[in-house]
Amino acid sequence: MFLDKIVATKRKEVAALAETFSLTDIERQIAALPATKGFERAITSGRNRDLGLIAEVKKASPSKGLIRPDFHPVELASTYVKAGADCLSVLTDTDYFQGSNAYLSAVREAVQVPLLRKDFTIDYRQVYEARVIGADAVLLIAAILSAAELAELHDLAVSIGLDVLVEVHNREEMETVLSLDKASLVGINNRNLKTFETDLTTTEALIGLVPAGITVISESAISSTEDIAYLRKVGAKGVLIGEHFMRQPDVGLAIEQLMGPVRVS
Ligand SMILES: O=C(O)c1ccccc1NCC(=O)[C@H](O)[C@H](O)COP(=O)(O)O
Repeated sequence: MFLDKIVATKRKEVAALAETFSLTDIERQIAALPATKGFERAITSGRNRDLGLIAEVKKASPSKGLIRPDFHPVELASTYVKAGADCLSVLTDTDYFQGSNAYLSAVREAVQVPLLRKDFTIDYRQVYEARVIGADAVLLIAAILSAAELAELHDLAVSIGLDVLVEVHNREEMETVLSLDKASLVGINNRNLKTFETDLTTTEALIGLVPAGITVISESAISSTEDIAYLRKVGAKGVLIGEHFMRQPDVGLAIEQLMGPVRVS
């Protein structure tokens, strides 16, 4: 299964990271960093639109291969922000998404909105690394973590100032996440990461399980104004969109066409 292959790669990456990782050094580096920029707060602020937007910087994917050959992450990120993206998601996985930690750090230098490090986090060292490379939030995917690992990594992330987007795809994962009573930001992924199949009704099927007070983001396979209207109607507070924008020549225009104009204050 493909997800197992990705996790196996992450285990190798973590082993390599462990060779040079020093908790003392990394804590010193983090102490010198500016505070993180509230990721969840930015999505729920309604500053730009009534539905929050996390726009993804994504060159390639396991399901689609190369999506954007002409890929300039900083330029894309700046255009996203000008068009009213509340937050950005930056793929840092190299092997499967052609992403990079360096892309995230470069984007950090260029824009002020909060950044999600989009990767497959399985180890505490990756959480520290996310903070040091410039992320404001990390993704924790319920499909690849035990409940105990989810809880431990969530606590660690929060303790070093990171917000956490906890991602689920089915009822079982949602129930595990809710039983931990830690997540305030839950992403419902419309893509089954094991089969790559996408279905927007996944959001509708799971959102009813979520208690009030938890922000729900709908992720993946969102590409039309009808999709946006549907996800707004079923109660999503935000959307995470990558491929649709990456396939458009002008990603700023693509945001306006899909999400509508930004709020005039
Ligand atoms: O995008 C994939 O093919 C993929 C395959 C396996 C695991 C994760 C994958 N994508 C990560 C994501 O969740 C998406 O990048 C994100 O939700 C945006 O989705 P989209 O708008 O469909 O690019």
